Amino acid sequence: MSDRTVRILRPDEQRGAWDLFRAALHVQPGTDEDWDRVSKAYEAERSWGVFEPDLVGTARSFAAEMVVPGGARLPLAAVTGVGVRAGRTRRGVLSALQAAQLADFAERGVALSLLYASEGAIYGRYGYGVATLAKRVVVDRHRAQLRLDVPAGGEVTVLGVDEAAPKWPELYAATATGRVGAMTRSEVYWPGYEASLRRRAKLLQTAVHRGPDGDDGFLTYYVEEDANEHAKLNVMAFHYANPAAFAGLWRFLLSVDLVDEIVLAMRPLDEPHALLFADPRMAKTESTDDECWLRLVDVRAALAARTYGPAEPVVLEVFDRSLPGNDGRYVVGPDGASRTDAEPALRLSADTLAMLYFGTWRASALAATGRIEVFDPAAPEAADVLFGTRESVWCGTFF
Ligand SMILES: CC(=O)SCCNC(=O)CCNC(=O)[C@H](O)C(C)(C)COP(=O)(O)OP(=O)(O)OC[C@H]1O[C@@H](n2cnc3c(N)ncnc32)[C@H](O)[C@@H]1OP(=O)(O)O
Repeated sequence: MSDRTVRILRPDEQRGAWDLFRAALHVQPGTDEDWDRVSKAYEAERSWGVFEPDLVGTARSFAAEMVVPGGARLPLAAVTGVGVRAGRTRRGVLSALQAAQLADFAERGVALSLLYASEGAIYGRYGYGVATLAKRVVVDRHRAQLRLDVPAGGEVTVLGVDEAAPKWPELYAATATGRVGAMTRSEVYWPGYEASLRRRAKLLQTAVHRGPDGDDGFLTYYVEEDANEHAKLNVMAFHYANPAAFAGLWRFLLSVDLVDEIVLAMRPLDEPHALLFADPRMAKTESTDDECWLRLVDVRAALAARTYGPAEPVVLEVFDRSLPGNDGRYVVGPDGASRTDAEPALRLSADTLAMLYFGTWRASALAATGRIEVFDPAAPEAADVLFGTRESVWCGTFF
């Protein structure tokens, strides 16, 4: 389209972009009070608009770091606020935004980008793949009994949102950033997070767990009743630095009065809720869904930064339609990863590489379903071991 312009939004255009995004999600325009908080997340030079000549589409990102297998932290762009005005969809507006945003990330030296997708069919074409999964867990509070050998845990103190919100950044940094897949949350993240929780809950509470070395876990929650007076306690955040804090916070959850059911959304697949209860069926996994969509913006840097399991090295041939600078061959082995000219054993696209990167999907499963082309029949099994991780990779930061 000839009269289309894709550019960074001016500060006075950002609120309109926010409203456009909300309208794309069928949500009414935000209040001035919400915008006061959310506007802090609109970082200069990271919010894009498509104009025809009025604003028809938008996307933004903010900077963070992400822990990759082995513990290194890579620069990450967290992509959010993607929306195209109704009536102007399916004309390439998102594709134009993606092209501009990805080129900008590459120029900034960002290694990874990450998003939560509203629908599963949108982002694969731009090199994003489902890289982490999460489960929804529901516990019947009246019937669930902790096993006698579950750790006792420490003291739990409950704070209201005004008192708790200023403490969240420190609590998060102390309890949540060690896990593979975790991302840092800078000061631009918190105001929007707070605004979204305040919007959702009438009474938002934060329970802080204190162990022998100080605060080592916290969760935020609210309780809502349905039309049948069935009360659900919804856990919005749940982070802990050790098993005693995990157990202590669960003891607290079970002790909250006037609650029928405890619901935890988006939890790590290997989090052992069922093992806490005398009857493990008390913790029901209601669903497993994609959590984060990852994109390796700089394939060489991303592959080189993580560690690998003990197996024969494998040569991958990567093709990347959106960032062709990533095209090429990479040898991946227990000693690291680098570019190579050697013959490839496996050939895969950028989105499939993103699915493989955290070990959430096995190379042999990706090959069996046609996502990886196999030249060496021994390579998928070797890649299973190389990319496998000890624990389920989980991000836990919704944006
Ligand atoms: C990270 C986040 O913020 S997630 C939130 C994303 N936003 C939303 O879901 C809000 C509602 N939806 C929208 O605003 C828009 O429909 C968007 C952003 C999803 C897509 O924008 P569009 O401008 O319509 O996308 P565009 O025209 O560039 O489409 C590019 C391709 O993706 C396909 N596509 C786009 N959206 C979808 C979809 N929802 N489902 C399936 N395919 C899709 C198009 O068909 C097209 O395919 P092609 O290249 O084979 O022709």
